[in-house]
Amino acid sequence: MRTAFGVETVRTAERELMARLPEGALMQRAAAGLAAACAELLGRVYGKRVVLLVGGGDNGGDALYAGARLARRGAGVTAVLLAPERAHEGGLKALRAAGGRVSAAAERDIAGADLVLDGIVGIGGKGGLRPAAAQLMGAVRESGALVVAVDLPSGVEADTGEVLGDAVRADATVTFGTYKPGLLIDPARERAGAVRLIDIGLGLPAVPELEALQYADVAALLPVPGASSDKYRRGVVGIAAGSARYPGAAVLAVAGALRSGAGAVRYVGPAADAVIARFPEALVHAGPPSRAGRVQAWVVGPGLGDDAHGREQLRDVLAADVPVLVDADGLRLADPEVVRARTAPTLLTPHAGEAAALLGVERSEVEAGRLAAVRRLAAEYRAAVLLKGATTLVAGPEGGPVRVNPTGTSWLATAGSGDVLAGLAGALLAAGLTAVDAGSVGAYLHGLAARLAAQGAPVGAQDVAAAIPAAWRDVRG
Ligand SMILES: NC(=O)C1=CN([C@@H]2O[C@H](COP(=O)(O)OP(=O)(O)OC[C@H]3O[C@@H](n4cnc5c(N)ncnc54)[C@H](O)[C@@H]3O)[C@@H](O)[C@H]2O)[C@H](O)CC1
Ligand SMILES: [K+]
Repeated sequence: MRTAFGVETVRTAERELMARLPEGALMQRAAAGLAAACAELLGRVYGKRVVLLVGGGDNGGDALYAGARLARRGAGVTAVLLAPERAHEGGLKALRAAGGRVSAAAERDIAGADLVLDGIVGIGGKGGLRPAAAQLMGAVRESGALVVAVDLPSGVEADTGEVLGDAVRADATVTFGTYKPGLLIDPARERAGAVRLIDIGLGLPAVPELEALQYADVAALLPVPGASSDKYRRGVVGIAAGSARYPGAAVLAVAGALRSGAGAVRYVGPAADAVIARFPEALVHAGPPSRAGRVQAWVVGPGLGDDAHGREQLRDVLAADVPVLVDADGLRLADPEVVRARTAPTLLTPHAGEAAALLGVERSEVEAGRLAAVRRLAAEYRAAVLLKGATTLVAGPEGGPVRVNPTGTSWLATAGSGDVLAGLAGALLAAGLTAVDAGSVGAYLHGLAARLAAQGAPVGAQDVAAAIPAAWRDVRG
């Protein structure tokens, strides 16, 4: 499990640690780890040309001290000072003493670099790159040098993962003490490249602000497929979805559930013929969800439409004393009071537009503050909330760490993929996972399935559903 903390928490932890250490010791720890990581990425250090992009704060200080260490190992190190009057004095002195120099011609020095170290800004950065740095990015890209970001790629928002202008695109990021949210949330995440964490002895709170599931966490949470012949042990999930206008959403939600190892899927709704035609093993029922037979979780909403029948199905499902996943039209039609009053777990799975409607704000406000939005929704609805997007977030009703899905891919934007995710996460709810685990494991498998199905080619929602077993095998090994 990768965990992350925001800038405020990191600064507090740094202050407490620095108070107990000799002046500058913490920066030396960071610089030592940074230099070692650069040496490893370079392979051979002797004779290599390293260019440091140095900003006006301690991020630049890290880069200068790491550059001094690389110079002592025989690299040719040149510092480009983006804020000459504020460059870290101790770092500059150390670099010169080690044989490094300050550049007089930035573009020329960058053009010949084997490695460019981005020490422009770290957690003190605000807004995108400023002109002095932005105009060097062309030379950096053309140089073909390995780009290593110090702590964070400069120009990204550390706490939200936004990129508000131009930002460094790094091959690797060496971050200190803890991951920051911007290293786990797109679009900033994809600017960071491969992230290495250097331990500098930072004391952090026990409960992280963010968590990103890794393979091992997902494998530990997945029910063992086929472990029991009893369908109820593997989880029977009910799907109340589809309408005369949108039968396809029901088929896709059933597909997501069946491919996720559900012991059985009960379908209720007007798309029974379409569902049976595709999945003869689905148990279809006419009549209300409450009379469809025993289920251990419900999925309600995909393609529900907003006629009286849909509203009736939603009301019936929300009254069930089992975990319920509410998606799509179900989110639009659900009465907040009814959701809040439920005692069994509820998992809402909005995209940004649906979340904005539920919060009564503009979609742009949700997009600009996704972490805050998903936390607010979870608190207001007393439900787990999965906020879909470039990086899907899952918040629990009682606060606590927000799960960040590391496997998201742009292919998930294809129509119908949300219906598949609803069925997939619903089957995990029925298998006994908590609402937050069902949402975050569901998002993980869904993203993995999309990657496996796509492999660079265009992919449809049905291909994603069909690739869920492959994703499952990939995780369980
Ligand atoms: N404190 C320590 O002992 C350690 C710190 N580490 C490194 O320090 C940085 C944080 O350093 P800080 O000086 O607080 O801020 P930055 O270097 O990130 O920013 C410096 C300065 O830059 C200006 N600025 C803000 N936004 C921009 C921008 N978009 N472009 C250019 N300049 C900008 C603003 O004035 C900032 O104050 C941390 O990331 C670590 O790299 C080590 O982690 C360990 C020890
Ligand atoms: K940086």
